[in-house]
Parts: sequence; structure tokens; C-alpha cells
Amino acid sequence: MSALDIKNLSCSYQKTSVLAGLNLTLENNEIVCLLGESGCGKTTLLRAVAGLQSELSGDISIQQKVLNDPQTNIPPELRKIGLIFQDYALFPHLNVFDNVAFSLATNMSKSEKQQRVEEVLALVQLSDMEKRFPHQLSGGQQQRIAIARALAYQPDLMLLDEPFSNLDQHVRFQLIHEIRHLFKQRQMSALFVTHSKEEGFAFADRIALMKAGKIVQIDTAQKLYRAPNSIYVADFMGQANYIGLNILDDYSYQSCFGVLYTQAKIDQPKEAALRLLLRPEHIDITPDQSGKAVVKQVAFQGASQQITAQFAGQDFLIKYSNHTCDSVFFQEGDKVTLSLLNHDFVVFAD
Ligand SMILES: Nc1ncnc2c1ncn2[C@@H]1O[C@H](COP(=O)(O)OP(=O)(O)OP(=O)(O)O)[C@@H](O)[C@H]1O
Repeated sequence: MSALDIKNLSCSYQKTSVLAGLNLTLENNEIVCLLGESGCGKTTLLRAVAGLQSELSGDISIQQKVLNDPQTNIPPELRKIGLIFQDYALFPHLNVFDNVAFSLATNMSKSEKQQRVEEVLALVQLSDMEKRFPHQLSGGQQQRIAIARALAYQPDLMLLDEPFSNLDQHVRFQLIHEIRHLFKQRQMSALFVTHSKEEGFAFADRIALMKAGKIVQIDTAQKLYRAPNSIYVADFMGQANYIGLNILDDYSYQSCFGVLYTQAKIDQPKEAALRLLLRPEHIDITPDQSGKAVVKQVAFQGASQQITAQFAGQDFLIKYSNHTCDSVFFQEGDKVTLSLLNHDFVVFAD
């Protein structure tokens, strides 16, 4: 059974279309990250699922229960959704206990409430802070309280909008790992918005990369990085070089690195203009006095060097790992040879 099913969702603001015919399915216990540049519609999609969006068409179901279709529009408070925002949204005049208890049904007995609040505060490791007020907590602790409050409500789906972006780097990644572990333990499905791919990598099972109101690719972070379906996805997911290819026959191309052979039959017309994606770690660099490439720039990064080298009339970005004791430290002006390391080819047609 899927945790969330979105079919053909379109949303607009004053008739300006923001989401157009979007489809998305979340499996049970899955965390999916909506990633994309500012303004692509991530928050609008989250708001649509929460029932906070008015100009909307399409079908939305949670746990097979229809929330939105042409006949139905379940109000936000009945959707069994936990919402977590960037600014924690805690009530400043309520202590931790009352903030967490706030979302619980009014017909719950006092002892049931007590038990539920204690349980979720233990989950976020803040049991001893029941009496404190939000201003007496750090940003990370406030966000944990917000998460405890959402968990106490026992939602069918958790929606998180940039929940970690107000936290400093160290606390942020610690909290991301902690909350991911907690969600997995509680078998919680979640849709999570961010514009940081590092947060998406650390928190989500799958990433849905959005562009102008559409999901352009959805898959694991590794797949999006290694097998992007477009130059847009390739560039969004990491640094990239591209080289031109000419088809020689069904299994080989001519390139500036010589003839490249493929295992899979090439299914493009012979005259197609093609580009091969080369990540910086796909290119090997070796010092060579008679080499045809020259180092233009070196950025030492501790465990690696990021090198820009000119070869065949173009600049290549190369990642050179310093992991062995005979690693070379390259300098501007060094003559070098570049070669391609074995990897699965990703080729784009222009
Ligand atoms: N209330 C509104 N009225 C009119 N237009 C809006 C409104 N809210 C958002 N928009 C527009 O809708 C588009 C999508 O906005 P949305 O907030 O969903 O993007 P986002 O991907 O979450 O961006 P960000 O990463 O900057 O938060 C943007 O062009 C934005 O300007």
C-alpha cells in the first residue's frame, strides 16, 4: 500500500500555473525529498498535500484514503498529517509539555496525554525538559520539540518544509541522522522539502528533483548522480564535464580521448550530436612532461585536489584523491596526461 498517491496535480496562484500535471507516489515507510531550485514549486506541493492550497486540481490520497478529487476536499485538520516547518512554530507562552500536548485530541484523558507526551519526548531525547519554555532551548532542541509534537499526533504522513535550514552545519547533520533513524524506527512516511542536496542525500530514501513545477527525475541519490536523465539533473546533482562524441559504429564513439567502446548498442542516428558526461572523478591525471594537457588551477582540499586542466581546447574539472602516500601535489603549469577511468557512460543528445 502506498503512503501517498498524487495524480495529475495542478496548482496555480491567481491563475498563474505553478504545478502542472504532477504525479508522485510514496511507499509506506519511505522518506522522499523534494529538491529543486528556489521557486520550482516544492512548498506549493507540500501545501497541496496538507490541504492548504486553494487553486488546485488532481487527486491526492494518503493510505488509499482520498483527500482531494473532483468530489472531495478533506480539510487540513482531518488529513492525519504532521507538519514541521523551518521556524519550529512552537507557542512561546507554552512550556515543552504543553507545546507537545497541544496537538492531542481534547477527548484524551489527562493520564493518556501524559503518557503520550512522555513517550515522544523520550524519542527525541528531551525527557528532562518538559518544564522549559521555547526561549530556554537551542534551535536544535526546539526543532526536536516540533518533531515530538508532530509524532505525538500519530500522523499517517509527515510533511517537512526546510526543517533543518536554521541550524548550524554540525547540529543540522546530527539531527538529520537522528530524525531519519527515528522515522525508520516508527515506520513513518515523510515528504521533505529542501534546496540542499546534501540534506536530501542524508535524510531521504529517494529524491524527486523538480524543475518549473514538474518532477524531472525521481530515484535514489546515487542513481540521480550516476545516471541522470538530462543535463539539468546531471548539473544539479554535481560538477560535470561534457565532451562531444561522434558515432563510429554500433558500439564505438570517437572522442578527444580517442575511441570509446560501449557494451550497449548505440541507438542514436549516426549524425546525432552527442555529449558524454564526465564527473571530475571519472578523469585520471598523471604528471607527464610530454603530456598534451596543462594544469591551469589547483584547489587543495585536504583529502583531495580539485584541478582544472586544459586539454583539446577545453577545460576539465578533475578530482584527484590524496589517499596514497605517493600522491602527487599538482601545480599550475604542470604538463599532464588525462585519461578516462572505467565507468558507465551517460550520453545526452543535444
Ligand atoms: N501566495 C502566493 N501568491 C502568488 N504566487 C506565489 C505564492 N506563493 C508562491 N508563489 C509562487 O509560486 C512559485 C512556487 O513557489 P514555492 O514556494 O512553491 O517554491 P519553492 O520551490 O518552495 O521555493 P523556495 O525553495 O524558494 O521556498 C514561485 O514562483 C512563487 O513566487
